[in-house]
Amino acid sequence: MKPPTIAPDRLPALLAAMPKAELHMHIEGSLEPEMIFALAARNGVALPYASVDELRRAYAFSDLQSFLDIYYQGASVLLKEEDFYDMAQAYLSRVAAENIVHAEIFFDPQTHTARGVSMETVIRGLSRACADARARHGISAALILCFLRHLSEEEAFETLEAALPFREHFIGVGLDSSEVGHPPSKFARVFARCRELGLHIVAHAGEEGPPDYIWQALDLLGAERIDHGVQAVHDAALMARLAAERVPLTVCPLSNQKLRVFPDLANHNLKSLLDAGLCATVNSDDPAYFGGYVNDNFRAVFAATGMTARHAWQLALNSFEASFAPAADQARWRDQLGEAFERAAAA
Ligand SMILES: Nc1ncnc2[nH]cnc12
Ligand SMILES: [Zn+2]
Repeated sequence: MKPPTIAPDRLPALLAAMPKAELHMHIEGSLEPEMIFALAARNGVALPYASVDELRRAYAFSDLQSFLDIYYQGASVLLKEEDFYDMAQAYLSRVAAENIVHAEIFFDPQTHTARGVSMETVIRGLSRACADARARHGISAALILCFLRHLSEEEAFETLEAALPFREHFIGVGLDSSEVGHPPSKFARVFARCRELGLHIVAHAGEEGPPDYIWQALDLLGAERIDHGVQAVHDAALMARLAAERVPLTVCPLSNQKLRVFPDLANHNLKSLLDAGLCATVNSDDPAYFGGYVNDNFRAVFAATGMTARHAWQLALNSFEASFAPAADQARWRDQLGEAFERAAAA
């Protein structure tokens, strides 16, 4: 199906109104400064910031590591099952109102187990929020457990073991945290075990790291999706493979801007990735830290790069195709997308 013609002045409203899936967001990155302070007070955790404003002013990042240092500090207020529930509930109710129909949510258990929080506390809180969001808002949500790549493969194995009693609560595994110096090859054996267990496989690669890390994620980890992947444009053979195999890239424009992966959004390569036939999608990564949720990402990158309604159509379709959701759900969302475009064309 081809999208109906949309007047350019209708495009911003359509970007917000169209159904879409979010496939790359870290739930700990949805902790707004206000919630960090509220949870710190509730749990008696001391913060090195005097106020919400002072914390927000610290969100000036020069690269991925400068962000991660603050992000892990923010997560230190999460202690009880209720905290994990409240965080995920806040994210899901917010994005349901942004017409996200499906979310695949990353979580970083090692950030919490290292502080003495049990795997059960983390997973039960998040999973209950996902179930409640489906009942309350009609949004489907699933969890993806991420291994921290700055830690060892042995620690990743221990994390997997600790999570297996809760296997039915997560659909896959990913790889995140400090990329450069921690190639996918470091985790080949633990991902082989995850594949044996029937888990879906994704990995951050080519955010700041080289195209070789994307090859490794595909060939050594068996990644079904690449998170970020924007450095692929520097390798023509890799671009050809990603296009031919329709390996999805979960791109995060505002994150890339804030972490200075691109000098500004006008120079972001999302449009080139789409025009080269790649299955790129738009996502928020860590919305509380990078200046916006999914609709903010769509609005900003469209305004800066001059993409059109045809790109919006493709991005929404890609988000469904790239998801791990059942084919029947994807077909329903495609129908809803067609209806949203028809309404925008008639307006
Ligand atoms: N953008 C990102 N890259 C790697 N690890 C992350 N953890 C949270 N956000 C991340
Ligand atoms: Zn990420």
